[in-house]
Amino acid sequence: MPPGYNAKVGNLQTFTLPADVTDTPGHRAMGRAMIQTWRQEGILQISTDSEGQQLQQQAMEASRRFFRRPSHEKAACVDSQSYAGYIASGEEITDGIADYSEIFTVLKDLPPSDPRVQAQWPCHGPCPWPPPFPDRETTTTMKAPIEAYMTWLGRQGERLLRLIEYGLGVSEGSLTRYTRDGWHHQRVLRFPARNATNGRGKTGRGIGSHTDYGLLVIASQDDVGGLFIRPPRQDEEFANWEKSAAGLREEDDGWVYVPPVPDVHTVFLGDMMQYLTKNHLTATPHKVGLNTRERFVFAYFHEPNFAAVLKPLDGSEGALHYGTHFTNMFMRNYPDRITTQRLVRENRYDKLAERELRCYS
Ligand SMILES: O=C(O)CCC(=O)C(=O)O
Ligand SMILES: [Fe+2]
Repeated sequence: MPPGYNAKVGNLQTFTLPADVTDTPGHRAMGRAMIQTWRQEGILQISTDSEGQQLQQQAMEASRRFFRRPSHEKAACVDSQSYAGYIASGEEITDGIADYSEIFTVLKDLPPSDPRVQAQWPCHGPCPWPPPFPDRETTTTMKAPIEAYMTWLGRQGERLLRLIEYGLGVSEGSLTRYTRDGWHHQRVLRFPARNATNGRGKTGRGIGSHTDYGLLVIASQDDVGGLFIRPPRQDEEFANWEKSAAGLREEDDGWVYVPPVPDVHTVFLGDMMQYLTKNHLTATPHKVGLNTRERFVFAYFHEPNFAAVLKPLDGSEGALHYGTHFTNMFMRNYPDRITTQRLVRENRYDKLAERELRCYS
């Protein structure tokens, strides 16, 4: 556990996802067990199959190579239309305080010819991948191994959603109808060792407490450790799409440390799952501490379609536009980025209200 933190060490339940999720008593029971685990613990693990292990390893190699590149080369990986690309340590803001995470965000890589880019949809544009790595050992680009790994993660995401549908007892497709051409994305992260920061944030803090925005967070970490999560509690209510949950209970007791375990991915829930289930499943607050060694992580977000308008699964009143929530969160986290400046300058935010950007499926 990172020094200076006081937390219970989690002992997470591990599930092995079936390749094909079907309407069988076994898969329904697995779905129910997963729901119960999230409601009690806020997090669970899925075992990584051999294909996933290989893809994760290749992606990790690409990540380490990228972060070793000179600062100016990394800093050039930005785009004025998409929030994809590089974020230096000390650049991201959570609840008004700088985070020490160094990040490459991967968002849908859309060419300028894509109709949504042409129509200036907020957050839509190309992913500013770094140039191919100069040395040639096993991996020559960052894009290929990261995208291959994300495709595998996307398959796990769809399996999980189908199991959750069974576990909740809602009809098939209640969740997966939202993820057609989902706005899935990934953060490739590096955390410096706690004694190797630039002094712009809080000592020992990697990322402040927050919830993530979509349906599922599927993450993998190296052997260093730094992640803490907050299990659901009756007496703590939040709804990040209404009022920011960033900074929530950051200094309070009650956090659980997520120890690194080889060959698993951790899975917890995002804001949209909380909205759809009306708090039956809640987004899991989490935060990251800096350890004595640098740490490498992948956080993959399995999301609704950008244009999706979500409605509570029980048929009750209400509707929430995912693309608006996503845009709000990125504008808040990166107020000074060129992407935010252009979005504001070109009034792209107003487009979120337009009919073509809203899909009522
Ligand atoms: O470092 C981790 O394990 C999680 C990172 C995280 O919370 C994020 O990227 O949103
Ligand atoms: Fe997160």
